[in-house]
Amino acid sequence: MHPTGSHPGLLVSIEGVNGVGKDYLLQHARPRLTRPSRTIAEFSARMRSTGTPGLSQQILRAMARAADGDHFLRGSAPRSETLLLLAVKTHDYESALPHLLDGATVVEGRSLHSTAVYQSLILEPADPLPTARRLLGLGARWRPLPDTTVLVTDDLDAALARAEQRDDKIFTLEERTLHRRAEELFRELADGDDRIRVLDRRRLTPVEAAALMAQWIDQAAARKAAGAAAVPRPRGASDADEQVSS
Ligand SMILES: Nc1ncnc2c1ncn2[C@@H]1O[C@H](COP(=O)(O)OP(=O)(O)OP(=O)(O)O)[C@@H](O)[C@H]1O
Ligand SMILES: Cc1cn([C@H]2C[C@H](O)[C@@H](COP(=O)(O)O)O2)c(=O)[nH]c1=O
Repeated sequence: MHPTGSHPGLLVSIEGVNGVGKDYLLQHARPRLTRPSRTIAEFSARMRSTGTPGLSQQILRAMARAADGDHFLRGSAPRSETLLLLAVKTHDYESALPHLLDGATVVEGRSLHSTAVYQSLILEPADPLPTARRLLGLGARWRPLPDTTVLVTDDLDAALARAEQRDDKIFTLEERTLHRRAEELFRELADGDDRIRVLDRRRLTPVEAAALMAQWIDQAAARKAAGAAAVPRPRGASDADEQVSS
Protein backbone atom coordinates (compact mmCIF):
# COMPACT_ATOMS: atom_id res chain seq x y z
CA MET A 1 0.00 0.00 0.00
CA HIS A 2 1.29 3.43 -0.87
CA PRO A 3 -1.00 6.30 0.12
CA THR A 4 -0.69 9.14 -2.34
CA GLY A 5 -2.55 11.73 -0.32
CA SER A 6 -4.58 12.49 -3.44
CA HIS A 7 -7.55 13.95 -1.58
CA PRO A 8 -8.85 17.40 -2.50
CA GLY A 9 -8.85 18.72 1.08
CA LEU A 10 -5.75 20.07 2.79
CA LEU A 11 -4.10 18.10 5.58
CA VAL A 12 -2.21 20.42 7.93
CA SER A 13 -0.28 19.67 11.08
CA ILE A 14 0.75 21.95 13.91
CA GLU A 15 3.97 20.85 15.58
CA GLY A 16 6.20 22.04 18.39
CA VAL A 17 7.09 21.30 21.99
CA ASN A 18 4.68 21.42 24.93
CA GLY A 19 3.34 24.83 25.84
CA VAL A 20 4.57 26.54 22.71
CA GLY A 21 0.99 27.54 21.91
CA LYS A 22 -0.08 25.14 19.16
CA ASP A 23 -3.60 24.84 20.49
CA TYR A 24 -3.92 28.48 21.54
CA LEU A 25 -2.81 29.84 18.18
CA LEU A 26 -4.94 27.38 16.22
CA GLN A 27 -8.03 28.38 18.18
CA HIS A 28 -7.37 31.99 17.22
CA ALA A 29 -6.40 31.15 13.64
CA ARG A 30 -9.38 28.96 12.74
CA PRO A 31 -12.05 31.70 12.69
CA ARG A 32 -9.88 33.53 10.16
CA LEU A 33 -9.69 30.62 7.71
CA THR A 34 -11.60 31.14 4.50
CA ARG A 35 -12.46 27.44 4.02
CA PRO A 36 -14.28 25.03 6.36
CA SER A 37 -11.92 23.21 8.69
CA ARG A 38 -11.90 20.31 11.10
CA THR A 39 -9.42 19.51 13.82
CA ILE A 40 -7.84 16.36 15.21
CA ALA A 41 -7.11 16.88 18.89
CA GLU A 42 -3.69 16.52 20.47
CA PHE A 43 -3.07 13.40 22.51
CA SER A 44 -3.52 14.93 25.96
CA ALA A 45 -6.87 16.51 25.08
CA ARG A 46 -8.02 13.20 23.67
CA MET A 47 -7.00 11.26 26.75
CA ARG A 48 -8.93 13.71 28.95
CA SER A 49 -12.11 13.66 26.87
CA THR A 50 -15.18 11.93 28.19
CA GLY A 51 -17.68 9.77 26.33
CA THR A 52 -17.23 6.40 24.68
CA PRO A 53 -13.55 6.10 23.78
CA GLY A 54 -12.76 5.27 20.17
CA LEU A 55 -9.89 3.10 19.02
CA SER A 56 -7.20 5.79 19.21
CA GLN A 57 -8.28 6.88 22.69
CA GLN A 58 -8.24 3.29 23.87
CA ILE A 59 -4.70 2.80 22.55
CA LEU A 60 -3.50 6.05 24.13
CA ARG A 61 -5.11 5.30 27.48
CA ALA A 62 -3.64 1.78 27.50
CA MET A 63 -0.23 3.28 26.74
CA ALA A 64 -0.59 5.88 29.49
CA ARG A 65 -1.46 3.13 31.98
CA ALA A 66 1.46 0.95 30.86
CA ALA A 67 3.76 3.98 31.12
CA ASP A 68 2.54 4.65 34.66
CA GLY A 69 1.81 8.28 33.86
CA ASP A 70 5.12 9.06 32.13
CA HIS A 71 4.75 12.34 30.23
CA PHE A 72 6.20 10.87 27.00
CA LEU A 73 4.21 7.62 27.26
CA ARG A 74 7.42 5.65 27.89
CA GLY A 75 6.70 2.16 29.16
CA SER A 76 9.10 -0.74 28.91
CA ALA A 77 8.66 -1.52 25.20
CA PRO A 78 9.80 1.47 23.11
CA ARG A 79 9.62 -0.28 19.74
CA SER A 80 6.09 -1.53 20.34
CA GLU A 81 5.12 1.90 21.69
CA THR A 82 6.46 3.51 18.52
CA LEU A 83 4.36 1.23 16.35
CA LEU A 84 1.29 1.92 18.47
CA LEU A 85 1.81 5.68 18.13
CA LEU A 86 2.18 5.29 14.37
CA ALA A 87 -1.05 3.27 14.44
CA VAL A 88 -2.80 6.12 16.28
CA LYS A 89 -1.63 8.64 13.69
CA THR A 90 -2.70 6.29 10.89
CA HIS A 91 -6.11 5.97 12.53
CA ASP A 92 -6.34 9.75 12.76
CA TYR A 93 -5.81 9.95 9.01
CA GLU A 94 -8.40 7.27 8.31
CA SER A 95 -10.88 9.17 10.49
CA ALA A 96 -10.13 12.41 8.66
CA LEU A 97 -10.30 10.94 5.17
CA PRO A 98 -14.05 11.44 4.56
CA HIS A 99 -13.62 15.15 5.34
CA LEU A 100 -10.52 15.44 3.17
CA LEU A 101 -12.37 13.76 0.33
CA ASP A 102 -15.13 16.34 0.77
CA GLY A 103 -12.53 19.07 0.31
CA ALA A 104 -12.32 20.26 3.92
CA THR A 105 -9.13 21.41 5.60
CA VAL A 106 -8.17 19.06 8.42
CA VAL A 107 -5.71 20.31 11.03
CA GLU A 108 -3.87 17.72 13.10
CA GLY A 109 -2.65 18.88 16.50
CA ARG A 110 0.67 17.01 16.21
CA SER A 111 1.22 14.47 13.45
CA LEU A 112 3.89 12.03 12.28
CA HIS A 113 6.67 14.55 12.94
CA SER A 114 5.93 14.45 16.68
CA THR A 115 6.02 10.67 16.70
CA ALA A 116 9.27 10.68 14.71
CA VAL A 117 10.87 13.28 17.01
CA TYR A 118 9.92 11.88 20.42
CA GLN A 119 10.29 8.20 19.54
CA SER A 120 13.67 8.65 17.86
CA LEU A 121 14.92 10.47 20.96
CA ILE A 122 13.71 7.54 23.03
CA LEU A 123 14.97 4.79 20.70
CA GLU A 124 18.28 6.33 19.59
CA PRO A 125 19.16 9.17 21.97
CA ALA A 126 22.78 9.36 20.79
CA ASP A 127 21.92 9.96 17.13
CA PRO A 128 18.18 10.49 16.66
CA LEU A 129 18.01 12.26 13.28
CA PRO A 130 18.42 9.19 11.00
CA THR A 131 15.85 7.29 13.07
CA ALA A 132 13.47 10.24 12.96
CA ARG A 133 13.70 10.27 9.16
CA ARG A 134 13.19 6.50 9.03
CA LEU A 135 10.10 6.75 11.25
CA LEU A 136 8.65 9.46 9.01
CA GLY A 137 9.22 7.15 6.05
CA LEU A 138 7.65 4.23 7.87
CA GLY A 139 4.60 6.29 8.84
CA ALA A 140 4.27 7.57 5.29
CA ARG A 141 3.85 4.01 4.04
CA TRP A 142 0.54 3.83 5.87
CA ARG A 143 -0.79 7.35 5.53
CA PRO A 144 0.41 10.51 3.82
CA LEU A 145 2.49 13.11 5.57
CA PRO A 146 0.62 16.38 6.04
CA ASP A 147 0.52 18.59 2.94
CA THR A 148 1.89 21.37 5.07
CA THR A 149 3.19 21.67 8.63
CA VAL A 150 3.42 24.73 10.85
CA LEU A 151 6.22 24.29 13.38
CA VAL A 152 5.60 26.69 16.26
CA THR A 153 8.69 27.73 18.19
CA ASP A 154 9.25 30.04 21.14
CA ASP A 155 11.70 30.54 23.96
CA LEU A 156 11.83 27.03 25.44
CA ASP A 157 11.69 28.12 29.10
CA ALA A 158 8.66 30.33 28.38
CA ALA A 159 6.90 27.48 26.55
CA LEU A 160 7.56 24.94 29.29
CA ALA A 161 6.50 27.42 31.97
CA ARG A 162 3.14 27.84 30.19
CA ALA A 163 2.65 24.06 30.01
CA GLU A 164 3.60 23.73 33.69
CA GLN A 165 1.13 26.41 34.69
CA ARG A 166 -1.65 24.98 32.51
CA ASP A 167 -1.17 21.44 33.84
CA ASP A 168 -0.17 22.38 37.39
CA LYS A 169 2.93 20.22 37.22
CA ILE A 170 6.67 20.75 37.13
CA PHE A 171 8.85 19.03 34.54
CA THR A 172 11.83 17.11 35.88
CA LEU A 173 15.33 17.94 34.69
CA GLU A 174 15.30 14.81 32.54
CA GLU A 175 11.98 15.83 30.93
CA ARG A 176 13.27 19.35 30.29
CA THR A 177 16.31 17.88 28.54
CA LEU A 178 14.06 15.76 26.35
CA HIS A 179 11.92 18.82 25.52
CA ARG A 180 15.07 20.77 24.56
CA ARG A 181 16.30 17.98 22.33
CA ALA A 182 12.84 17.65 20.76
CA GLU A 183 12.87 21.38 19.94
CA GLU A 184 16.28 20.95 18.23
CA LEU A 185 15.19 17.87 16.32
CA PHE A 186 11.98 19.52 15.08
CA ARG A 187 14.15 22.31 13.67
CA GLU A 188 16.57 19.85 12.06
CA LEU A 189 13.67 18.10 10.32
CA ALA A 190 12.33 21.47 9.17
CA ASP A 191 15.68 22.49 7.64
CA GLY A 192 15.45 22.10 3.88
CA ASP A 193 11.87 20.74 3.96
CA ASP A 194 9.66 23.21 2.14
CA ARG A 195 6.51 21.58 3.52
CA ILE A 196 7.41 22.79 7.03
CA ARG A 197 7.03 26.48 7.87
CA VAL A 198 8.52 27.75 11.11
CA LEU A 199 6.37 30.18 13.06
CA ASP A 200 8.68 31.85 15.58
CA ARG A 201 6.54 33.42 18.28
CA ARG A 202 9.45 35.42 19.68
CA ARG A 203 9.15 37.90 16.83
CA LEU A 204 5.36 38.17 16.82
CA THR A 205 2.49 39.21 19.01
CA PRO A 206 -0.11 36.46 19.60
CA VAL A 207 -2.50 38.23 17.21
CA GLU A 208 0.17 38.41 14.50
CA ALA A 209 1.17 34.77 15.05
CA ALA A 210 -2.43 33.53 14.74
CA ALA A 211 -2.97 35.67 11.64
CA LEU A 212 0.18 34.27 10.04
CA MET A 213 -0.85 30.71 10.84
CA ALA A 214 -4.24 31.32 9.20
CA GLN A 215 -2.59 32.98 6.19
CA TRP A 216 -0.21 30.04 5.65
CA ILE A 217 -3.03 27.49 5.92
CA ASP A 218 -5.20 29.48 3.50
CA GLN A 219 -2.35 29.79 1.01
CA ALA A 220 -1.63 26.06 1.18
CA ALA A 221 -5.34 25.26 0.76
CA ALA A 222 -5.56 27.53 -2.27
CA ARG A 223 -2.47 25.88 -3.83
CA LYS A 224 -3.92 22.45 -3.16
CA ALA A 225 -7.34 23.40 -4.57
CA ALA A 226 -5.70 24.76 -7.69
CA GLY A 227 -3.77 21.53 -8.22
CA ALA A 228 -6.24 18.93 -6.98
CA ALA A 229 -8.29 16.81 -9.30
CA ALA A 230 -11.53 15.54 -7.80
CA VAL A 231 -11.13 11.99 -6.58
CA PRO A 232 -14.01 9.57 -6.04
CA ARG A 233 -14.85 8.76 -2.44
CA PRO A 234 -13.84 5.13 -1.76
CA ARG A 235 -16.62 2.68 -1.01
CA GLY A 236 -16.99 2.10 2.70
CA ALA A 237 -15.33 5.36 3.80
CA SER A 238 -16.90 5.98 7.19
CA ASP A 239 -18.27 9.24 8.50
CA ALA A 240 -18.15 7.91 12.03
CA ASP A 241 -15.11 8.90 13.97
CA GLU A 242 -14.53 10.08 17.44
CA GLN A 243 -11.62 12.49 17.27
CA VAL A 244 -12.22 14.65 14.22
CA SER A 245 -14.26 17.62 15.36
CA SER A 246 -15.77 20.53 13.53
N1 LIG B 1 -0.21 34.26 23.73
C1 LIG B 1 -0.74 33.67 24.78
N2 LIG B 1 -1.34 34.40 25.70
C2 LIG B 1 -1.89 33.84 26.78
N3 LIG B 1 -1.86 32.54 27.03
C3 LIG B 1 -1.26 31.74 26.14
C4 LIG B 1 -0.69 32.26 24.97
N4 LIG B 1 -0.18 31.22 24.27
C5 LIG B 1 -0.44 30.12 24.98
N5 LIG B 1 -1.09 30.43 26.10
C6 LIG B 1 -1.51 29.51 27.15
O1 LIG B 1 -0.37 28.70 27.46
C7 LIG B 1 -0.75 27.35 27.67
C8 LIG B 1 -0.04 26.47 26.67
O2 LIG B 1 -0.52 26.74 25.37
P1 LIG B 1 -1.12 25.59 24.47
O3 LIG B 1 -1.97 24.67 25.27
O4 LIG B 1 -1.73 26.24 23.28
O5 LIG B 1 0.24 24.87 24.06
P2 LIG B 1 0.46 23.59 23.18
O6 LIG B 1 1.59 23.89 22.29
O7 LIG B 1 -0.82 23.17 22.54
O8 LIG B 1 0.95 22.58 24.30
P3 LIG B 1 0.79 20.98 24.48
O9 LIG B 1 1.57 20.36 23.39
O10 LIG B 1 1.40 20.77 25.83
O11 LIG B 1 -0.68 20.68 24.45
C9 LIG B 1 -2.26 27.31 27.55
O12 LIG B 1 -2.81 27.42 28.83
C10 LIG B 1 -2.57 28.54 26.71
O13 LIG B 1 -3.87 29.03 26.94
C1 LIG C 1 2.47 12.49 19.10
C2 LIG C 1 3.42 12.08 20.21
C3 LIG C 1 3.50 12.84 21.35
N1 LIG C 1 4.36 12.49 22.31
C4 LIG C 1 4.45 13.31 23.52
C5 LIG C 1 4.58 14.76 23.25
C6 LIG C 1 3.95 15.40 24.41
O1 LIG C 1 4.96 15.61 25.39
C7 LIG C 1 2.94 14.38 24.89
C8 LIG C 1 1.54 14.73 24.52
O2 LIG C 1 1.46 16.08 24.37
P1 LIG C 1 0.23 16.93 23.88
O3 LIG C 1 0.79 17.89 22.92
O4 LIG C 1 -0.23 17.63 25.12
O5 LIG C 1 -0.81 16.04 23.34
O6 LIG C 1 3.25 13.16 24.23
C9 LIG C 1 5.12 11.37 22.22
O7 LIG C 1 5.91 11.07 23.13
N2 LIG C 1 5.05 10.61 21.11
C10 LIG C 1 4.22 10.94 20.09
O8 LIG C 1 4.16 10.21 19.07
